[in-house]
Amino acid sequence: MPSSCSFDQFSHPKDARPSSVVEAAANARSWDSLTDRMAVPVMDELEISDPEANDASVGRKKENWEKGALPLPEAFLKFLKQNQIDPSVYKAAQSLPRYIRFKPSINDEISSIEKDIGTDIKPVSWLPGFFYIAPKANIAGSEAYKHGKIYGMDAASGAAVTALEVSPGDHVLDICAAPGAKLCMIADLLGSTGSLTGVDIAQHRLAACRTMLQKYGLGNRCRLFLADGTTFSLLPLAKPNAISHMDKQPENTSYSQNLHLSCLHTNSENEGKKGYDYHAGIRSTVLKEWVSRKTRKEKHAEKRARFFEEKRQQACHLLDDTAGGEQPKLPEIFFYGTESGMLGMEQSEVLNHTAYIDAVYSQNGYDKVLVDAECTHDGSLKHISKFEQWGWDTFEHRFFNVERISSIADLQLQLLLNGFRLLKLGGSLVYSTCSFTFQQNESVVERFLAAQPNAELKQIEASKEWPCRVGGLMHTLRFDPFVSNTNGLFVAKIIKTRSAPTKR
Ligand SMILES: C[S@@+](CC[C@H](N)C(=O)[O-])C[C@H]1O[C@@H](n2cnc3c(N)ncnc32)[C@H](O)[C@@H]1O
Repeated sequence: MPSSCSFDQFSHPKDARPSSVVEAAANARSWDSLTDRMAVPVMDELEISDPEANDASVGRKKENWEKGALPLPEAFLKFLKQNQIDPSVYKAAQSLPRYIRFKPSINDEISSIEKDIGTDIKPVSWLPGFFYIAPKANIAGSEAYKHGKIYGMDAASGAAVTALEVSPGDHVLDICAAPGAKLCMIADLLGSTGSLTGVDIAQHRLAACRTMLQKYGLGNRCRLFLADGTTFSLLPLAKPNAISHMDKQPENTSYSQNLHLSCLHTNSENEGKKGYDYHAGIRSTVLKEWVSRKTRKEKHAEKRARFFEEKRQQACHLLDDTAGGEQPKLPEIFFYGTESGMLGMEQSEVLNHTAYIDAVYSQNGYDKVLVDAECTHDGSLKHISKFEQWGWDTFEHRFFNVERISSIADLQLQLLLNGFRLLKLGGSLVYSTCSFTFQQNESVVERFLAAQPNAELKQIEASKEWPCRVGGLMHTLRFDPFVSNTNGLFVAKIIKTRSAPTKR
């Protein structure tokens, strides 16, 4: 067991399963012991369904495994060593199945899709709605993929979304949404009620997310914001009384906060004042149906509205002595569907819902929040193996520069804290990362719980059937290739309670 991670002190006493991929790897040194320990039938079934598979290919994979086919770069190996992650976990990526989901309406077309992609499609016994296919099956070239009938999505990611227990009618926030696999699954679960708000800080990734929503026809009830998830503050729109609740000015609201609240409204007193022609800015941008191409006039109107909105918010911050320091950048409306509630609203009205008072969110916040946080991606095994072709330099530059690694846990904590702030009382939040490290998972959750007495770790009901390990904190879960036959994923479910729970 890793000493610095000391999983022992946190792990569930009744569960004898090893709680880290480190121990799993140590227990699974040989090919035979690895496949024996798989909780879902993997290699055998997949090799049968894989058109390229035969005894020789199984033998070749065995050989690869034993040889250690993936030459990992020095910096990454150092990182793995520091975090007590056994590098042999990356060899397992070569035999992981591909997981797919279907658009809900087309389950009856499975046999024709099997022909289309040229391989058997089998249901994942522990995760409804998920299927697995041979590791090398090419879905990107298939008609089903081109026509938006199938999505590729790892089963562990599916488990994280399942843990949210999204119900039709929920108002859901996905705070690190791009490129959007989990967002699409949430949209599917919502069906034709509720709302979905996606936030991401990277414009190009959010654009991919928007494309995905449109391709799968899932954007109707969705809105996307280019924004920093650590400061994003917009309430779900479909709460018609959200702003009027603010009029009540929750108890314990300070004088400066009251002033801030007054800034949340379209401020008629300010109309016509020199320099801040709020009204003009607001009126010029009633949101029409979202279209990918905008006219010059529309772009100009949006720019103008953003300018006035920025000024308005700056004015609010000047009044608010609690804001301090650097002001958060304004969220940018990136996409909204016809049923998102935004049509016909003024841009500023949408952005007006910004507040910094916990009581407002507890009352009017989101029912469910997903914080699938930015991380070092070391558990994203298939992705990592691709850097073999793309070049390890890119990998080191993007994910493993010293600055990034040293600040990532703090970023994760801020994302988690803000996600929790936006959650309504009794609502639930799922925190997940695709890192194997203790520092980005259990440690972040521990720091978060220490700062939030009204947060409680919750058991994920469905997980009783899942092939995963318990994490280093009670009720947290870890997916890995050895036990789950998936990529690496840490999942924790947290609920917002009225008062501090007596026991954690
Ligand atoms: C693990 S990925 C999310 C994957 C996504 N949930 C999905 O299922 O496709 C993490 C995302 O967090 C975004 N991110 C990083 N820092 C952020 C921040 N401060 N606020 C919002 N998003 C951020 C990254 O751009 C990246 O798209």
